[in-house]
Parts: sequence; structure tokens; C-alpha cells
Amino acid sequence: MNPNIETAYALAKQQYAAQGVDVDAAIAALDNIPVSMHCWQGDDVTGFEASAGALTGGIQATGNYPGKARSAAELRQDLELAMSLIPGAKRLNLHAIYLESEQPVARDQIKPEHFANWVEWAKKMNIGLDFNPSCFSHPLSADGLTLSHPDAKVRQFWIDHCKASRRISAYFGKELGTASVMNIWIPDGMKDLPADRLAPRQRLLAALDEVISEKFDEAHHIDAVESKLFGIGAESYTVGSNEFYMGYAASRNVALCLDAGHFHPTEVISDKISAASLYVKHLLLHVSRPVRWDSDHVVLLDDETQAIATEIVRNELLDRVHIGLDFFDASINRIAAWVIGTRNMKKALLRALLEPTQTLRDVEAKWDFSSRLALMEETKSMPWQAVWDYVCARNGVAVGADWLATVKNYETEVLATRK
Ligand SMILES: C[C@H](O)[C@H](O)[C@@H](O)C(=O)CO
Ligand SMILES: [Mn+2]
Repeated sequence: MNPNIETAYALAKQQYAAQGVDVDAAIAALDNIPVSMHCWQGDDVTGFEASAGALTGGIQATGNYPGKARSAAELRQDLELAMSLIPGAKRLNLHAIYLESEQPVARDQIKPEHFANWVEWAKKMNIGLDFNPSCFSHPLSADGLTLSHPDAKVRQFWIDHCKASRRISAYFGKELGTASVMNIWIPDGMKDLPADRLAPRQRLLAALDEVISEKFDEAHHIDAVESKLFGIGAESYTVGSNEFYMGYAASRNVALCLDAGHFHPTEVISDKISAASLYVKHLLLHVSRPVRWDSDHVVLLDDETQAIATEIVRNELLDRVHIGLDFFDASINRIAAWVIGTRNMKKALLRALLEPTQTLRDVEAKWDFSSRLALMEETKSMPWQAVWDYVCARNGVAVGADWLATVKNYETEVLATRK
């Protein structure tokens, strides 16, 4: 290891120790917090179905940066590079459209065998897998409704797709020895004012109950449901709203997924974590960055990312909050997007772990809000970056922006050959 990194780390450790922070414990904790990287950043949410068409469902990947993965093998190759540049535990979050099959497979017919290569790869990479049914980009989602569709046949198709997806998720969990979190997000909504807001929600409720009727061991599979405020083409009404899914998750004992881009622009999910944790056992996060809308920009080390990490750590929710990412930027190098966003999430977690939380709580308990604010602000300029560099070096991962040269080289050597 570069001696400057060790020296800076030793000094930082002293400074943190003076505040009562155990840096070794923070590093050990960070190493074990998995961040679930979303496969769909690598190919603009296209997937590998034989009939893969345009992205629909009110979400958009904008940009045309060259070199997107065209096959599962290319996506895995790209992920391997990205993961090699990010320290500590990682998972991969797969959508159903990332199956592999010689023949076209209907979504309600997908099986574990279509994901066997992903499982073998996950074993090699020593990572867990998470899963999602894909209820968009399909002729039967063209009406903008899936599990809440008034046509029972369309509804049944999506129910069967979600049921098939749960079996795949449980297979992941069993094979890899770590529960797969399977998130159900549906695009269902309406462009203009509905006359009946209730009936689609009643149908969604009944459909979800059928979806989750098969029992699986929680050690292998965890169901999650993701709410949303609006989508492109579904501006006036979303069937699976926050209230709908909060109630559903609490009453059915499934996980609630909070996506940072799925609320009003000034609303933040960091404040929702403690509240929801009182009613639901597991939370799934889709850490994202909404710019004026649910734009799914790459995650920054910004105030909200920090607040999300801080809330998880302060409230000791690491075993109940599953941290996933959800962004898809096609205007920059896609591997760089993964590396930037995932490293930022990890940096935020490290900073949270290095916080003198007990001291802050003590001064708050004494109603000493001046000290609370002063200490919170001073914490920001503590030498966490020296600890981060040490974490990277110790994990054999590029320090600082050194990872960028590796990505640029890969762009020239590999991505540029993808025409
Ligand atoms: C592809 C994802 O499942 C999707 O982004 C979903 O999680 C979402 O956030 C839709 O807005
Ligand atoms: Mn999401």
C-alpha cells in the first residue's frame, strides 16, 4: 500500500478516536454492507428477450453513449469491471428481461433454467442476486395497466409472470445462500383524471394477494412492492401509490420499496425510513437521483444520499434495509455510471459509520441544539476521505479517480468494438 495512504489513515484514525469513533469497526461494518447494483444501467433497460423492443412503462433512458452491452455475456463482462472498482460487498439486481434462452420465452413461462448462467456467475463473483418481474416493454402492458388491468386475461398473464419470477427469486436465494429481494414495480396509471380511482386498486390488491400466495422461506426470498407518484403518460394517477403500498406491505408482511425518485420533488425518502421501519420488517431502497422529475440520474454523494445512509446506520437498520440502486443514464459511459453511483453510496455509508452518533444523541437529549448543529457540521470536514482511500487500497481497488483510466481503457479496447 502507498505509504501516504497509510500515514493519512493513521492521522485520521487518531482524529476519529478523539471523538470516540472506532474506525476499525466502521471499516469492518462497511465491508459487509452489500449494495445491490442494478443490471439495467448496463444496457438502458433493454434486456435480452428475443423480442426486446422499446422501453415503455413511463420510464426513459436518455442518451446514446456508444458501447452498451448487447448480450448477457457482455453485461457480465462490464459488471465484472465495474465491480472490480468498488470496494466491499456487492449484489446484482436482475430484471426478468435479462433471461438467457435460445428460444423465445413468454414472460409467464420464465424458469430458473433461464437464469442458470447468472447464478453460476454470481457464485464465481461471490455475490448475491436480487430479482424483479418486468411488467413493462411488452404488448400486454401497452394499455398502461398490468396487474390492475380490467381484462382478467391480461391481469392473469402478469400475475403468472410475477409468480414465475418469485420461483426464480427463491432459486437465487437457495443457490446462493442469501435471500433474493424480489421487487414488484408496475407502471399502472392514467394520463388523465380517472373517474374511478378505487377499482384499479381493488384489482391490484387482489392480484398481488394471488401473486404472493405461494409460500417461500424468507431465507431465500423476500417480496417487495414499489410505489410511485407518476410516470410519463401516467401523470394523473398511479394505481400503486405510496399509501397503497405502505398499507399493502404492512398488512401482508412484505417489504416496502422506497425509490428516491418516486415522490414529490421536495419529499425525501431518508425521512421515511424510520417511520416505515415501525410498520414493515424489511425495506428495499432504490437509491436514485431525481432531477426535476423521476429522471434516474446517477447517484451523487449529495445531502440526500448521505441522509439515507445516516438514517440506516443511526437507527441500526442494516439488517432490515436492503440497499439497491436505480438509475439509468445512457449519456455517459455506463460502467462509469455504475462505479460513480455505487462508490458514492458506499462513501455515504462510510461517513455515516464514522459519525459520533452517541455524542449527537447526548447533546440532543440535553436540548443543546447549538452543539448538535455545530458537531454535525464539523463532522462533514473530518478526514473520512483518508479512511475511504485506505478502504479502497486495502480491498485492492483503485484509489481516488484512478479507476477512471481503467474504464477509459476498457472503452477503447472493448466498448468501441461494439457496433
Ligand atoms: C427498471 C426498474 O425496475 C424501474 O426503474 C422501477 O424500479 C422504477 O423505479 C420505475 O420508475
Ligand atoms: Mn425504482
